[in-house]
Amino acid sequence: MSSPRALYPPTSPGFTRRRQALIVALIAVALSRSAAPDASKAVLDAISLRSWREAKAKEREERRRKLLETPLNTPALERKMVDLYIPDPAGPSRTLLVPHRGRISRVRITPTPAELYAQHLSLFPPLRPGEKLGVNKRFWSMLAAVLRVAFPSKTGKEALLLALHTFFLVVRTVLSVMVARLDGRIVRDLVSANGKGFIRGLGWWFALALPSTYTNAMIRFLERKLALAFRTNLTRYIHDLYLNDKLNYYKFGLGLGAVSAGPPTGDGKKGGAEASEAAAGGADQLITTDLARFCDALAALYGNMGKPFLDMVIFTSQLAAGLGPLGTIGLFANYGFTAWILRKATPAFGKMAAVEARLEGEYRAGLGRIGRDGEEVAFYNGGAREKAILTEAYQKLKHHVHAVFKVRIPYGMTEDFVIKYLWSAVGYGLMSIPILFPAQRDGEVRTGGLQDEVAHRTESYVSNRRLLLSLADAGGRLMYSGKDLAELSGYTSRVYSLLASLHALDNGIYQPNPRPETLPPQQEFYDMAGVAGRVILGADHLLLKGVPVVAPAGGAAGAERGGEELIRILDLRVEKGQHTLITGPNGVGKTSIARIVAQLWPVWSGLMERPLHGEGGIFFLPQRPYLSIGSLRDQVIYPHTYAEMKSRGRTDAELADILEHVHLAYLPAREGGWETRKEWKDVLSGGEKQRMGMARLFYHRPAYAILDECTSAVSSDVEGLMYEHAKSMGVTLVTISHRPSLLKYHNRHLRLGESQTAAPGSPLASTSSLNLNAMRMGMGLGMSSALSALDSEQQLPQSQGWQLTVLDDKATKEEVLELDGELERLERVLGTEVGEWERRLGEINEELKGKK
Ligand SMILES: Nc1ncnc2c1ncn2[C@@H]1O[C@H](COP(=O)(O)OP(=O)(O)OP(=O)(O)O)[C@@H](O)[C@H]1O
Repeated sequence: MSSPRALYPPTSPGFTRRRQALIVALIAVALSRSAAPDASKAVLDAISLRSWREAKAKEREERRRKLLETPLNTPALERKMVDLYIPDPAGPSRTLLVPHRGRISRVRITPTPAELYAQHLSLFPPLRPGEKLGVNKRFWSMLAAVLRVAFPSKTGKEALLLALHTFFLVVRTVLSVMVARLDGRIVRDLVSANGKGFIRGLGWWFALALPSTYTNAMIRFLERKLALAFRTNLTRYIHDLYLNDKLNYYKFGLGLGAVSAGPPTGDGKKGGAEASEAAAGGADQLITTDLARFCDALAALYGNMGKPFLDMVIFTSQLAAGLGPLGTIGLFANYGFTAWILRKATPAFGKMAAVEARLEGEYRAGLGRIGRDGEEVAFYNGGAREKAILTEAYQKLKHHVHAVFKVRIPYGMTEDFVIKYLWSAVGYGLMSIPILFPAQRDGEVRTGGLQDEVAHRTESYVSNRRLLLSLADAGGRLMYSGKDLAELSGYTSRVYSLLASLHALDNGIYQPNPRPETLPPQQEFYDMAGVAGRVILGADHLLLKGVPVVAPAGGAAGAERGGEELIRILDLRVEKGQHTLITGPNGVGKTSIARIVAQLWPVWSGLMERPLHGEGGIFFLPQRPYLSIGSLRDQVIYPHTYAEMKSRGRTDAELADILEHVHLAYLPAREGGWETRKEWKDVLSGGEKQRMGMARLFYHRPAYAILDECTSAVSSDVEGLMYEHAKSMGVTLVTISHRPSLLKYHNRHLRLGESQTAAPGSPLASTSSLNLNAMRMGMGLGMSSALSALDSEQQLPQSQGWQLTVLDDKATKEEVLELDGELERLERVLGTEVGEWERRLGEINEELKGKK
């Protein structure tokens, strides 16, 4: 046992003088630090104290004003924020401009190299369906994989933080032992009425308090810093993988990245979450809350496990010297017994944490939806309905959390009983051994009287008691960390599933699914693992050759079922100047073609060739206009930044000219200039938003543009002007629309839903539409008579559900236009009145039958 005398260094006069000198030096340093440089300057400049105070007050006021300024209402910041980031001309790095406390901080971001993702791919095999998760072998391998990202280098910043953290943990344990020993000395001096020793002991007590409190504060600080460092590393890694040019964010949203199909096999009992549980939920919840929780739990776990473990080792070794071999054996028997009981009593905390995270995500998604679509909900007066949906999500979460609390009652009781009471009882028993059986002690020979003996027993008792209490505390924390570990396993499985999904999406890896038995033999099974089409980017035309239009099905159930075929095979080639209008009934697959061309959906078979994105290439304008966060200028140039715009030599004057062409020239003046930042989706009207989309098209000057119903809310005259302007710029239009009036800006017409093979009961299978479609085909083939079209119905080639017509002369176009309008009217009439006529016919037949 280390001698407690070591705590009492000799107090010679020289030592006291040195100490005084040290204190004076410390005070001098503190005073010099507290005096601001401005103060000394003020004194030096011989300015009066009053004016110095006034200057200080002004400075404080200025600082306060700056702190109150937020990035959105400070003109100076708005001007600076025109550049969201500045690309590095020499490499892929960017310098982000981040508003922080009234200033702009520059943060250099280097993208995660593609080689690193390639190296990590094998670390993240996807979760298998129904895979059991908990504190098991799989958990350790998942944690190791995630740690490769969170803790990328053994010599990096995280390693330094960890080393410092470990250092302070050791210091705390050493200080705890010193405090326990000092405690015994103080009580001993008190019992033996040694006033001087008692006062000295108190002095040391305070001397130890200072480093102890500093150590505790540093441990907490370093733990949080470590958690933040983990989170930063993981967040950057995930951002780079989630938002890359493979469109993983879109595919993940579709549910394609979720854990593969397969019925859940879990019994819901102890043993951990299931793979499906770990994979459920939106990316926002996974990347924000779940990731933060994982990092906090991971950083805390090191302290929560490492420190008590160290404590237990050191305290046990300290105690073992005082308790003798029998006591030490008893101590270890106690540990073993405790671990066994708590193992039996621990519920599936990992699964509970994963389920809670999923339910939190669902609740959060509900709130997000209302925030996003508030106007639509308000128009429908759907508040009550949304409230019911939200309340249900919250109730589910509440019930789960409540159930977790309930499960924790017996566990908490067992834990408390074992750690607080059982351990204390064992401690008393062990402490009594050296006192009741002095022969077991370490051979120390006591030469003093009875009082000295009592004093020493008291010292030994108090020291050992404190060590045992600390030991119980360490044991308790170690046991708690067992629960923390279980919870960490839940968070780990969620973060891992996100990373594994993103890696799989990034590399197009999907687990093959068996063909469903219920699928008719003639029907294709579209499994994501069976995507085999070829894609060539960079062509100067647009080509779809033998490509099926299939909507991929997301989620585990969707993967099992396979994608939904919308068009069996599509052949379409668009060369420069071949403006193509795509029409067809709702839901037939018009937008789906655009999705395939934009590579949002896979090319299951066949060949797709298209130009690259951007200037001189291809540009997509989606059905729903999207307005980004940023300035008015950012809306026109999206997704470019101002820096990119300038680097291409584009100017605000050019943007003003573009706005002129979409009839939005008034916007900069109305909104207060190009730099104005607003929530644009709420500021602009439906038509204005769509015109802004066309402005983007004019800004990006592509060779091909796929326009998906992007002018449906724009008046026909302005729409026409915009189409003409696009064509005059040399843009080849591929327009998806229901408006026959747009035909005049195109020279080819692709009609979808011209199918005789539509499944019974599908929206394409009404008799009236079959005949009308045949009439349309007739027109497309240049036949002027609808009747001859009806006659030719039988001779049509085996339809794939589409028909491409070349409208090469003006007369044909006008004829088609006219007949199209008429057919639309007929369709309307047939749609609304045929049912009524059929009903009346039935009635007449019934009446006639009755009369016969
Ligand atoms: N992510 C998806 N997963 C599965 N099915 C989808 C998905 N997106 C769309 N679909 C389905 O694919 C079909 C075609 O959709 P698409 O958006 O291409 O229709 P559309 O012809 O453009 O219709 P509209 O004229 O109404 O815009 C629809 O039945 C739709 O429900």
